[in-house]
Amino acid sequence: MEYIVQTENLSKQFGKEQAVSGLDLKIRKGEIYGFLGPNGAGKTTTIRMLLGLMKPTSGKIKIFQKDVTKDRIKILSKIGSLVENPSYYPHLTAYENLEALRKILGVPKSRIDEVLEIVRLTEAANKKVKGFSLGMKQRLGIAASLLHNPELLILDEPTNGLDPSGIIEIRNLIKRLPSEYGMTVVISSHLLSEIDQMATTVGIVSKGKMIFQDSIEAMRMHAQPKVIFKVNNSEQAWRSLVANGIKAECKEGQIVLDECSDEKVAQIVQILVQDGFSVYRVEEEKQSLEDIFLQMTAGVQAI
Ligand SMILES: Nc1ncnc2c1ncn2[C@@H]1O[C@H](COP(=O)(O)OP(=O)(O)OP(=O)(O)O)[C@@H](O)[C@H]1O
Repeated sequence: MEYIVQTENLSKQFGKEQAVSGLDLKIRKGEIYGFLGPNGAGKTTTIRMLLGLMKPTSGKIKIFQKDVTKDRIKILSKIGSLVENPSYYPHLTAYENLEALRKILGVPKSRIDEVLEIVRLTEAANKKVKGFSLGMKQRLGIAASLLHNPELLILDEPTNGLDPSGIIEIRNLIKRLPSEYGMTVVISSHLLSEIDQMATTVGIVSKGKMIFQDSIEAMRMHAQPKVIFKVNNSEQAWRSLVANGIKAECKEGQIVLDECSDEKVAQIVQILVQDGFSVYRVEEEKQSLEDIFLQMTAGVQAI
């Protein structure tokens, strides 16, 4: 399998603190890789190491199948990135800001119109950046990172601070990049809900360690459905089940079981009816992806 980004045992220590610990990132071409983890998990530190902005304490990084310590300049010339809030000249227009950067990069002038079109800022091209919304500023930042037509785009929390419509704008933009421009995108976030509709693969880090790395579908498979029993007199009904050796919880007037086969459901209903309770409903409740993410990062155990 060819990986665009591959790290081996990547680690970073700050004094006594292990910010990144033995990370094996595997990112394939054309993917939208959601790099997820709570605040302080080590995402920014990892991204900084990928971009050569920080030296790893140990471990290897290969990007485009090449060792970053050997081909640094060549590798970086094919990466676009947005780390932290981009800075602009507020009194200049979007076009003028991009023009200033274009001159440094030495790319053709036509590229400015192309990137403005990609991020849907063509109509705002001649407006001063100081009047831009946060979402527009983020899109301009992405436009700037696309100027040199990179093969790999790395975005560190690009939706941070955006309102829901700003998040949707960024999501729609990122979703188009692999299919329309053949790019591979790495996007970090501390909220799964922000990226679950665009990432094809997720890597979840917690306390510097990778605890899950696979497709979103594979992550959904970890969802354990709960079975909920709605009965009369739930507290007493729950005691009756516990007395019969059934492990269950009584929450908000309902009896909740984490794992429950059909046979067990039948057994529980039988016990409840025998003991004189009325069973109104038996429902299955699927865990949301966000619940799974929170569960994974709370436990900090690899699965
Ligand atoms: N330059 C530094 N010096 C010392 N400690 C640092 C430095 N940079 C990061 N850390 C520490 O390393 C840990 C990981 O931080 P990092 O910023 O990589 O996490 P993160 O997942 O990106 O979180 P956030 O979403 O809050 O940025 C944190 O405990 C942080 O305090």
